[in-house]
Amino acid sequence: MTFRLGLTGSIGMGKSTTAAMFAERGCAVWDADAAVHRLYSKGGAAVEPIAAAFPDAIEDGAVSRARLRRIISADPDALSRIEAIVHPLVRTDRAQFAEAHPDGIVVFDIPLLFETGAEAEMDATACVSVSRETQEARVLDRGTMTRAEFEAILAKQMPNEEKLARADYRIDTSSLEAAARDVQDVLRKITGDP
Ligand SMILES: CC(C)(COP(=O)(O)OP(=O)(O)OC[C@H]1O[C@@H](n2cnc3c(N)ncnc32)[C@H](O)[C@@H]1O)[C@@H](O)C(=O)NCCC(=O)NCCS
Ligand SMILES: Nc1ncnc2c1ncn2[C@@H]1O[C@H](COP(=O)(O)OP(=O)(O)OP(=O)(O)O)[C@@H](O)[C@H]1O
Repeated sequence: MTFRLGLTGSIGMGKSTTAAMFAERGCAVWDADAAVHRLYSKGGAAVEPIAAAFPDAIEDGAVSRARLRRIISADPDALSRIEAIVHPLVRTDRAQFAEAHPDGIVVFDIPLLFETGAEAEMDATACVSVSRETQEARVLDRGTMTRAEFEAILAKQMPNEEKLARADYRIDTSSLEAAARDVQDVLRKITGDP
């Protein structure tokens, strides 16, 4: 038997950290952002189509995320055009992973789970959540994005309250202990263990 759990949450809310907790507890985990990294790397399936649409985005035969961020900041339509190229490739990658993992609880870490309709492929969904202040501090502390870039990504995402309302489970990521407790709770509910 397989159970597909879609894991989502807004930027910097703790998806990757929470996904690692599911992996530690024996779940197979597929990560949409990691799939995009593979697609953007040298020889990856997104390099050619991105190069055709945005020649400036290519550096050393790979898609440069720093360059893409700059392109997106300068051109309001760019992200939608990138998505139109990348999302079908990501879907294929996800389908291949699902086929290769026909048993157990499989977690799909997908930032745009509800926005892209990937939710329909899941047996249940979980959303990570923390306060807006903590979210912003965590993202800016990483030092990879400016506040403007953070705001632009945030504006593209479904508001967190809406995601939480749609999700079957909520995972509090205000601390590692709180998240671990919620992860355990979700697994108990899925397996039906007391
Ligand atoms: C915008 C890009 C260049 C930023 O790259 P960078 O390495 O700085 O950040 P990273 O990829 O880790 O993304 C950080 C977070 O931004 C959010 N995010 C990324 N892409 C999108 C998007 N298209 N819409 C809304 N939020 C997004 C997610 O929460 C993600 O976890 C990159 O995310 C990208 O190319 N996105 C387009 C592809 C896409 O839609 N990816 C989302 C997963 S399918
Ligand atoms: N439960 C938690 N307790 C304390 N800190 C956390 C927790 N979860 C995540 N963090 C911290 O918050 C930051 C963002 O976490 P993470 O990378 O897991 O988020 P994400 O949702 O995957 O981010 P993105 O959407 O940008 O890919 C990291 O610095 C991480 O250490």
